[in-house]
Amino acid sequence: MTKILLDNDFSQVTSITLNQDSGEECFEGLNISHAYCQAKVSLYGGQVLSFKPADQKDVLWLSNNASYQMGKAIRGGIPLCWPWFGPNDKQSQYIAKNPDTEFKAVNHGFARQLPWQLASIEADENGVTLVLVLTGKNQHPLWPNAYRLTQTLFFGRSLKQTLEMSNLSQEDAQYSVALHSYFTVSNPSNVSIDALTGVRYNDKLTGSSSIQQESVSCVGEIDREYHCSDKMTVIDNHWQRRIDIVSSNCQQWVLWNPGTELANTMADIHPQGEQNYVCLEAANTSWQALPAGETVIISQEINVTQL
Ligand SMILES: O=P(O)(O)OC[C@H]1O[C@H](O)[C@H](O)[C@@H](O)[C@@H]1O
Repeated sequence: MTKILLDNDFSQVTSITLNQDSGEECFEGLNISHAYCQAKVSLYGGQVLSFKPADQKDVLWLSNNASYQMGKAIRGGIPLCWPWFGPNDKQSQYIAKNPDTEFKAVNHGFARQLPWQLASIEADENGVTLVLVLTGKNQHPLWPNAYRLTQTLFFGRSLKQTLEMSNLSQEDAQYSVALHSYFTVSNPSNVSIDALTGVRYNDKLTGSSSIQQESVSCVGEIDREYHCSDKMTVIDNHWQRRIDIVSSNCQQWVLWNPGTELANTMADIHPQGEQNYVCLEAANTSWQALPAGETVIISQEINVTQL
């Protein structure tokens, strides 16, 4: 069922059901249409699923086999990894102190697996701005603090994404985070990301740390945290387009693709789907302070141009 939420001279925003025919739980989404772009957002996860500037292919990859189920993350778009990135390394310590508790720290935290609220929609000649909010407390034994996340999404010629993380509790907290963008590419073998050359990285597959000597290859399985916050440019030499990504208040870029062997074991990646994206994630991969009563903001802006 669709419902028009905004219809003015510049834009139309409709509420849609994301996975009507799947037989799974139905999730509410938003369809955004503006002279400069088309976009789609899932309220579950507060997740951008699609951003297609006028006359461009979609900037974001979304799996045809993505799962739309509570307790699972949607594969593709820009999942928000929060309040931790990756597996939570505080879990074993917690269990050692509390041997009777049974829980699992889901990979990449809980924000991508909860329904967000739409707080506002505005549109003008430059684009559409959505504000999405997620609040909670005692959400997880490893992150009991009361919190509010405010995500502001601007869809225009570019996509601007801002995440405000507020600790509403009396206790200091720590967070890690990633804006886990799946960028659509013609094939990882056609991609170059020269800004990573010369940057120190941790290779999560080997556990080693090194400096990127030559131009990085995105072919095959790759999972690295690059320690830099410079502007990134993903060049697709076949599609002749560049994706520029500028982040703020993020100390790393994470580069990930599972490669074919691993992707074939992942039910929510359609066959050969891993051949059509690279993830380049604006992130803070190690614990950062989020003091009681304070708000920390990170952001990224994504721009696409034809070469
Ligand atoms: O499967 P997910 O939980 O969505 O994680 C997908 C990937 O996300 C990041 O890029 C991590 O660096 C990878 O280690 C992880 O495999």
